[in-house]
Amino acid sequence: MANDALISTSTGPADVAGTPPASTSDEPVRIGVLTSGGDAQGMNAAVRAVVRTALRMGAQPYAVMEGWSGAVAGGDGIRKLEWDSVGSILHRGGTIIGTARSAEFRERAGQLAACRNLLEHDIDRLVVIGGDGSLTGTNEFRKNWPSLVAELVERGDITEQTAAAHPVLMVTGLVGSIDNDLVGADMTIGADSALHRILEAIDDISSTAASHQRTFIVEVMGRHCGYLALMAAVAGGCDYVLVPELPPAEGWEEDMCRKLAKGREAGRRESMVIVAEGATDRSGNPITADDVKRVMAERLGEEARVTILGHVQRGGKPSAYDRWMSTLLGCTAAREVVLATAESEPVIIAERHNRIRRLPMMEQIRATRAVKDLVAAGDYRGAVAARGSSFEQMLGIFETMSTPPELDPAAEDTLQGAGRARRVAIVHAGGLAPGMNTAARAAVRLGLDHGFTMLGVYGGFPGLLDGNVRELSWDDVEGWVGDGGAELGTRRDIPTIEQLYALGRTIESNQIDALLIIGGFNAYLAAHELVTERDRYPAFKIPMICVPASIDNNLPGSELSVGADTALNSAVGALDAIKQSAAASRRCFVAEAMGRRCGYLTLMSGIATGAERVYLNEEGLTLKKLAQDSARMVESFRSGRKLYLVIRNERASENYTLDVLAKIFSEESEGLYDVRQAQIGHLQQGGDPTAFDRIMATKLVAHALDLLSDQLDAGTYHSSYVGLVEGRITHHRLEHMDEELDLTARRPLHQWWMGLRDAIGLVNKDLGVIHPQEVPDFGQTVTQAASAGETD
Ligand SMILES: Nc1ncnc2c1ncn2[C@@H]1O[C@H](COP(=O)(O)OP(=O)(O)OP(=O)(O)O)[C@@H](O)[C@H]1O
Ligand SMILES: O=P(O)(O)OC[C@H]1O[C@](O)(CO)[C@@H](O)[C@@H]1O
Ligand SMILES: [Mg+2]
Repeated sequence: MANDALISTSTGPADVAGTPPASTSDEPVRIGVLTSGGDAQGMNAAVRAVVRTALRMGAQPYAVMEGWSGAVAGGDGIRKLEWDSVGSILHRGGTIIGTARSAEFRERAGQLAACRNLLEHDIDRLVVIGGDGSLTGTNEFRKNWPSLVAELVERGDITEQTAAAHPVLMVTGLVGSIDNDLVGADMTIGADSALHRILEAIDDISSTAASHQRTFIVEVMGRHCGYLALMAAVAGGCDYVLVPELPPAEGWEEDMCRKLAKGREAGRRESMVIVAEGATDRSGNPITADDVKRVMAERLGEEARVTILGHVQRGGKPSAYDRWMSTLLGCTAAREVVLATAESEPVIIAERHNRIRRLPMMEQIRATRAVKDLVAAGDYRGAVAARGSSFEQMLGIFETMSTPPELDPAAEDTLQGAGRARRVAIVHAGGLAPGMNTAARAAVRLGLDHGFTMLGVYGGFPGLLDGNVRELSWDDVEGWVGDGGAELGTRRDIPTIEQLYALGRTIESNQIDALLIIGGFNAYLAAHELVTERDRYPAFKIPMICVPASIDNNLPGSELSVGADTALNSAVGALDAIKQSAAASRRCFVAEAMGRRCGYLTLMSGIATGAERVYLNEEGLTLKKLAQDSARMVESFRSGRKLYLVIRNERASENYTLDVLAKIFSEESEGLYDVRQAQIGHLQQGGDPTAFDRIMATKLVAHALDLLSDQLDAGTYHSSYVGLVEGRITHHRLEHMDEELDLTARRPLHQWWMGLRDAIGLVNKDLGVIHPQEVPDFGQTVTQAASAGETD
């Protein structure tokens, strides 16, 4: 339900100081923002960013309440918004401006009323946040607009002058839907949070299921899209999944039961089947969780339990990603709609390949809607491809990881006869990162599928030196998928020159044919050292692949590292609590985030929690800047502010420490507010890995093992580090690692996320009004409709 308390209905001028540059003659440009269709966590962040960016540009935002219903109803259904109307909503689920599915808006009469009501406020620019249906409706409305305007003139409802001033409707779309079903976008607003909810539930169910050695069937949302189901199945370590895009072939019941039974034989104490709510068989008959339960009772004589997660998935706080990404999407959409002209083609602003893009609205909607038709026509390959290459790849990875290996003694004999299976050792190094266990588990299961013998090195490189190496079987890693920490242990130690000979000997004595090194900066340095010393120590002439795992997100060759998303969510959770603690006072909080000399956690947690200032090591900190910020802070409290959040990266400055900053701000406070400090600390390193980190760990490890396999087959020993760059999984040669790095600051020379730095200031009131052209453009234009298969 919409939160009336937060919505001002005043008609006064925008309360950002200065002359509004986004204006036609004397009047500021007016834009409407609405949320429509099923709500999604992160819609509030998007609304807040649209409203505040609009105000910063001197435009006047209005809320269209309860989806299109507000436009159809008019009156209180369209309300002027001020800066504070959208205060303190970043962390809230749902949408404060309400959402609905309006049947009236589908009819011409409804649209006529909506047109009249919007024109009453001179609104002909809209940001619509919703699913494919809402955006389809938006386009219909946009196409009908000229004829609706003409009809309103004919009926005498509006003047010729009003009609002439608003000949077209300019629209920009944001995709808000937990289903993640927009072709061309990698993530829609709410999908990440929904996965958080699902994973929490699956992790919880696992423990009771294992205690009773039970099977659980969990139904997740997704009417036409299996994204939530598939990703939850991978990230939850489940056994079987049913998705709408790939209905199971006839005989699936037998197949499923055999697989579950095999899992139990291989040591699993529980089984978990995930069913997307839109799952069907190949004739289009729904397969429900109860159907699966019945099959299990009939064929296995087992009484499975069913849990339907339902709307829990759409509830709760938005994840860190759904806050920072939705903020950037909202800023970009506001800029887009304010700068739009009558000739502009409508676009959707969406995340794709880890960048914000402008996608042609109608083509993407058409491609999205076509997926259902592909399924109906039996073109499952096309339907799966429409969901993107990552979806397709994950189906394969899931199948491999959830299928226990065949215990075929004959095969083992053959291997013995032919020599022996290749032995791949997994080692962690560097600081602990949540997701290390997920990565190690994926490595064991996928490695066994490659035919390797998988070895776990306990205790990082010192453990390897001591020969602390043990073979790992399929069920040894059972239960590792969602546990924080690192079962194998991790150490920061990099082998010293004196240790290299001994290290070479242990590699030889353990017959290690390849190394999979999962870890942070020191892991990369260690691997680089071994590669460089190959001429002196031939034992290192084996393929070595590094997988990025570090909460700092400071590794080369990857825009994100495993663990950073978990740490960010932990930081955001802590900052939420810190902000809440200050709610009843007038207070400045100076918080400190981890990351060493990399500002990723600081900046992203700042965007996700609405911090007023962030201090990064990358930018440094001067007394002049502190004096300016301090003066702005005082000014801000003087004009009524209650809370000011500053986040400092732990290495932002050697001398302006957390304590010094707090003292400076306190000293300058003029008694208007008090200052508190908080070090978020190691809770950023703890916690169970998020769905995103589990999925990324799995994907990267799969790629790393493919590379190792190629090397071993070819008898070569190229070594590299894998990563995610602009949405694609890539690898780079370890020999060239230095070229990408600032070795003193221990971070990559180029950090993509620094381009998002301006988002902090943009939604910050005390920086005044700017011209729309000066608003940073976070988006990149995609001219051609993004075809589905390209999506990653
Ligand atoms: N063809 C259309 N013409 C006019 N309005 C439409 C049209 N399609 C959808 N709408 C409007 O958008 C609203 C939401 O559409 P829908 O129920 O399909 O949800 P959605 O936006 O796809 O979100 P989700 O699927 O995530 O729930 C509809 O109730 C209706 O008001
Ligand atoms: O909230 P309602 O109207 O029951 O809609 C539920 C549907 O909305 C979604 O959450 C989003 O499209 C679907 O996954 C689900 O089927
Ligand atoms: Mg929809």
